[in-house]
Order: sequence, then C-alpha cells, then structure tokens
Amino acid sequence: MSGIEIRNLWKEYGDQVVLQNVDLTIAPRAFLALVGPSGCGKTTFLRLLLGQEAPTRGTITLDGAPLPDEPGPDRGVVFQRYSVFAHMTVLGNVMAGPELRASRLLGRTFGARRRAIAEEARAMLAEVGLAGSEDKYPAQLSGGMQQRLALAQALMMKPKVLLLDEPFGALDPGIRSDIHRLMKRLWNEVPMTVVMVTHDLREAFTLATRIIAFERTRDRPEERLRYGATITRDILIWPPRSAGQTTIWDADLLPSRDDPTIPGPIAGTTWPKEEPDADAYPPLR
Ligand SMILES: Nc1ncnc2c1ncn2[C@@H]1O[C@H](COP(=O)(O)OP(=O)(O)OP(=O)(O)O)[C@@H](O)[C@H]1O
Repeated sequence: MSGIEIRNLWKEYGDQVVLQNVDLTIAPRAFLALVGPSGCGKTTFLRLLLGQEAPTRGTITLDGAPLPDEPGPDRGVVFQRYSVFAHMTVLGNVMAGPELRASRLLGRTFGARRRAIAEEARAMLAEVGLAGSEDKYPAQLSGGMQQRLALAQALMMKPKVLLLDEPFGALDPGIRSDIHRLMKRLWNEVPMTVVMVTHDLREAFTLATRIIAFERTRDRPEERLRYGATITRDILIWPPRSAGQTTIWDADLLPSRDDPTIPGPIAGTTWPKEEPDADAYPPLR
C-alpha cells in the first residue's frame, strides 16, 4: 500500500496525552492541510511524521514500510522560521543537503560532483524565483525569499513527503499569495505528498486537496491531561484537485458531486454533498 498509513497513533509526554487514537490514510501526492486550535498537537503530529518523535503507541508507515525512527531525506521539512543556515550563502544552503548525502564524512564534495550539485542547486533556486541571489546570506533576504530558500533547500533532497509547519504564517498577505502560487506549482511538478500545518483556513482551502482538523473532544480543565486531540473533521476539497493538473475543471463544466466517475482522493470515499466554505468554520484561535 503506498502513501502514508497512520494506525491508532497515540503521543504522550509524561502524564499528558497530546494525541489519541489517530487513524489516517494519506494518498500519495495528496496535499493535506492540518488545522486545529493552538496546542492541540499539530506540530507534534508533524514531528512524528518527520521521525523527530516516536509514537507512544500505534504505527506510521510510508509506502508500506515502517517510518524510520529518525529524520531522513525522504521527508523534507519547512518551519515558519529558522529553517535555513544563517552562516551559509543562499547557494550554500541549497547545496548543503546533497553534499552531506554525497560525502557524509566531510560534508562537502569536490570537482565534477560538486559542479553537478551546484548546477542543480542553481536550477532549483531559479525555480523558486531566487536566481541572482545565490551569493547573498539569509539575513539579506526578505521573509518571503527566506521561505522560498527553505522550500528550495527541502526540495533539493527530492523528498517523498514535504512537511510544512505554518511555513507562510509570518509573511505579508501579498507575498503570501505569491508563495501560494509557487507552492501550487511545486506540488504539481514535484512528485511528493505534502502535509501542511496552518492556522489559516483560507490557506488550507486554497492549497489543499483535503483538510483534517485536530481537536480535543474532552477539554474540561480536569480532562486536559488525560485526553488528547484526535481527528474531528475530514474535508475533501471540491472540485477535486490532483497533482500534475493545474486547472482541472472548467468553471462551466463542473461535475456533479455525486458523479461516480469522479475519482476521490481516497479510494472508496465519496465526496461530501455540501460545498465546504472557509467562512462557515469558527476561527481556530
Ligand atoms: N517535547 C515536548 N515535551 C513535553 N510536552 C510537549 C513537547 N512537545 C509538545 N508538547 C506539548 O504538546 C502539546 C501540543 O503541542 P504542539 O506544539 O504539537 O501543538 P500545536 O497544535 O502545534 O500548537 P500551535 O498551534 O500553538 O503551534 C502542548 O501542550 C505542548 O506543551
């Protein structure tokens, strides 16, 4: 079975249950947005997928194999801030991962190998709109440029799964919509599954193929430690989006929601009858 399979996942820190009984199948090439109130365990869930944390109970498999219990090149990550190395140039940042992979001992390569990596890094920087900034340091870039750099850095490792922890949360609205366009293009072009934590439902509806909400179902003060958050909503975005097809449906030719020929993003599921609407949900914090 390909994709990510999460079965009966629990995460506890000492006496505190953070996540409980999470069951989720993420299809290959899905763009999953993860929303929920502050402190409900979204980052913890992402860190479990990254391999930075181990589940207390339950299993996570990637393409049918148990997830390695440490971060690896098959999973890239971009955080809201500080994903890049401040002391390296833009080009150095994008070359660092492949160089380390090619030469674990020295962390750098030489000659033809190095030239090939540099060429690939320059192409990736051009892809995210950073051509011409190769020799700058991150501090000399705007916030939006730094996040483009962080994306380029993560994508250089050709991850199967890209994990995004509120990556665009600190950006101004105009820059945010630019980077949303870039993110859509990258998701279409690069064969990867994306899992993105966001506080912004509009962002979730703009980018995702599916939105999962985590919430505590029991949240009285005396229950907070003993009960964790779990999946309380699972929204499939309509009309269906699939990676590799930028515009799929002409507005005039929208299929019917109950058209059985429309493939759902998860095998065996049907599309919800109602149009999901970002404004219909209460703010998350
Ligand atoms: N390493 C840790 N040790 C102990 N408790 C932790 C650890 N990491 C997270 N927690 C606790 O787990 C809970 C969930 O934290 P997490 O950061 O995953 O929430 P979140 O949904 O991402 O929050 P936010 O939206 O505010 O970023 C919090 O109560 C936090 O204090």
